[in-house]
Order: sequence, then C-alpha cells, then structure tokens
Amino acid sequence: MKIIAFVGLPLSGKTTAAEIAREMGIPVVVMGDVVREETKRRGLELTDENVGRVASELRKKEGMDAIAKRIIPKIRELGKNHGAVVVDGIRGIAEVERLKKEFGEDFILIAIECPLEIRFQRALKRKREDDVKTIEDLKKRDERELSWSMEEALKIADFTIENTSTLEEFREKVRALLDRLIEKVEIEVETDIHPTEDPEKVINAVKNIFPDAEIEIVDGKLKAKAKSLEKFRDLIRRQRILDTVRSEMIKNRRGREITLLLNKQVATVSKISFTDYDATLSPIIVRFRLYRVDFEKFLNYIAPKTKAGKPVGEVESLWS
Ligand SMILES: Nc1ncnc2c1ncn2[C@@H]1O[C@H](COP(=O)(O)OP(=O)(O)OP(=O)(O)O)[C@@H](O)[C@H]1O
Repeated sequence: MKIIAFVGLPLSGKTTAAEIAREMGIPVVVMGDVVREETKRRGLELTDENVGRVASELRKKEGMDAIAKRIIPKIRELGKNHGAVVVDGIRGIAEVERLKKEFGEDFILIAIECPLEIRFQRALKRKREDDVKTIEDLKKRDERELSWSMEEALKIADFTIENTSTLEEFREKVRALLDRLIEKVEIEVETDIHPTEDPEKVINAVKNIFPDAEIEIVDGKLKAKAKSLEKFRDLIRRQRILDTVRSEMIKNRRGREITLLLNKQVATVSKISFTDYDATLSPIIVRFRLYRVDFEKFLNYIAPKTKAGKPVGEVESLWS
C-alpha cells in the first residue's frame, strides 16, 4: 500500500491534486475532516473559528502530530482495498514524521510549489469566503504555515511538482506522477524452506521468476514482494504455455486475487510449471493482487488467448 501526501503553501494546488487522485479512483483522507468530526463530537457548531480552535487544542494536548495519529486507522482501512491512499491537508513536519514512522518507505511526500504572486492571483479568482484579500494577508498566512515547519516538510519531499503553468498542465503532471507511483498489481511470493533444502537455492528459484523480489526469511518461511512481471511473462512465452497459464489464472482467481502454485524444483532451472499444495517440496505460492487494473486486462497481459499457437488480443502494457 502506498500513502501519498501533498504538501504546499496556501493555494499551491493541494486540493486540486487530491481531486485528481479521487478521479483516478484513489481514496482521499482529508485531515481537516478529523478535526470537523471532533468539533461535532464536542457538540460545537462547524464554524471556521470552532474548527480552528479544536485543531489547535488537539495539537496542544496531544502533540503536533495529533491529527496525523488520528487518521492512521482510516488510512489502513481504506488502503486494504485500494493499494493507495492520498492524504490531503498535511501542515507540518511533525505530521510527516509520524506518517513516515508508521508507513516507512510506503509513505511518499509530494511538494507542490508555486510563487506567492501567482498564488495570490488564484486567490482573487477563487474567492472562497476565507480567501485572502491582499498579498500581505497571504504572506502572513504563509508565515503561519511556515511556523509549523512546513518548510522542512517541503525540503524533505520525495517529489516536487511546480504549479506555475495552466491548470490542465498541472493536472497532467499530477496524474502522470500518481500513475507512476501507484502499484496496479501487488505480487506476493511465499514458500516453506524445508530443513533438507538449501535456502540459497530456494531464494534463487524465486529470483529466477521474479528477479526484483525483496526476500525475507522468517522461521523457515520465505516471503517476498516483487514489482516486475516481465520475467514471469517472458518465461511463459518462451515455454509456450500461454493456454495453461491462462486457465490456471481463471481457475485460481478469487475476486481481485489470483493465487498460483509453482513447482519449486522446476523454478530452480528458470522454468514455470504448476503444482498443488501437497507437493513434496511445498510450492512457491504466488499471489497477484489487482488494484487498479481489471482481471480481464491483467489476464490478457500475462496470458492472452491463442490461435494456432499465436497470442490474440494481447495487452502490451498495464500502464496505458
Ligand atoms: N495551474 C493552475 N492554474 C490556474 N488555477 C489553478 C491552478 N492550480 C490551482 N488553481 C486554482 O487555484 C486555487 C487554489 O488551488 P487549490 O484549492 O488546489 O489549492 P490548495 O493548496 O488546496 O489551497 P488551500 O491551502 O488554500 O486549501 C483553486 O481555485 C484552483 O482551481
């Protein structure tokens, strides 16, 4: 699961970026909603003043990362089915640090940059009730945000998007970056390592099929995550087993998950063959979890139908 947050000064384009994520089917957790919920829970009316006061109180009592802490369960819940969640409304470094601690490498921070003058012009155009009326007011608002160490957050961002050109160009940049960052398919690999087996050999068997697998061995079990499907796809084509793989995938699909059981011994010589759970040496269990690609497309990407031994209706890329 990837957790993506946008950070930037007022009017830089954070809400617009989150909106694009929503359009792409990525759920968005709005930090402000947590504060609004808390305001309601306290029986207060949802005015700007009340919401602002509750936010300050939460931060004073529970620390500067109070709101980040409260959204973590929400992120986990939404992430279960989507593979990615966007967080809208990060304000300071404490919040970034909390989310980094919680999600590690899966947390990605994107800074949106835009100079004061352009942001001010956009405020004049947006005319939201709480929007600044003068450039001096916007400078003050910037300073308030910077006092929460937003500058540090901007500095440590993994990516920076400039939003100085047209809205359409900005939307395109955000869309392209999100598309690159978010996994469409999660690949999980698992197998038991028997006492009689050489762990190195088992690792190699997995790497023969998923060369980029990040492998962990815990209590005699190998667990791995991989990203690239290329080698797997290539082996299937070289062995000319598209039909077999296709029917295995259809047979072993449960909703958005496809579980394939590969013969471990055969994998040690870089070949694919299927087995069952009772195999003498336990199988290599490969689980594909589809997030932002439908089963048909995935199936036609990995193992399209064939006619006279040639693939038909093959999908060349999951990314287009
Ligand atoms: N590239 C752009 N060209 C023109 N208008 C833009 C561009 N990017 C954003 N805007 C407009 O500028 C305004 C501010 O954008 P947005 O609400 O996304 O910023 P924000 O960072 O979420 O602001 P705030 O911090 O005030 O919530 C919006 O009216 C939006 O439509």
